[in-house]
Amino acid sequence: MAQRPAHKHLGGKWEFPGGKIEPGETPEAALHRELLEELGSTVEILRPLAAHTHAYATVTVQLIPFVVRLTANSPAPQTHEHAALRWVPAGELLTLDLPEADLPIINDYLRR
Ligand SMILES: Nc1nc2c([nH]c(=O)n2[C@@H]2O[C@H](COP(=O)(O)OP(=O)(O)OP(=O)(O)O)[C@@H](O)[C@H]2O)c(=O)[nH]1
Repeated sequence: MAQRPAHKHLGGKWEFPGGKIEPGETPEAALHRELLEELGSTVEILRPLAAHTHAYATVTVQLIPFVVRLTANSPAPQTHEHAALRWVPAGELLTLDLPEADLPIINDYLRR
């Protein structure tokens, strides 16, 4: 999990690394690009989870989540853009200060 910088929307909350899809990009390609930019890491996509849309007061987001694992030769994740990074056991995810949009995704993941 990755902690958003304090000055940003949802500052200080613990999010899934990722980011916005660019025009013409697939969700999978956007994920690979964002994880390289944000963490310096390469991953293998294992499976998608259901997408969820959430309306915050100022912005509405659609999150398109994937379960991934680091490739065997990936550099360990580094904080290129976040305040901090943590590996969190699945059973502890809901104890973090999370963006509201992430709750259904974590609940889907924990059900499987
Ligand atoms: N990456 C990521 N974004 C999330 C999560 N949950 C959530 O609500 N979001 C929201 O989805 C959007 C993701 O876009 P982003 O990561 O490219 O945007 P950002 O605000 O960090 O940066 P930017 O707009 O300055 O480029 C943000 O509005 C972010 O607050 C999450 O778990 N991971």
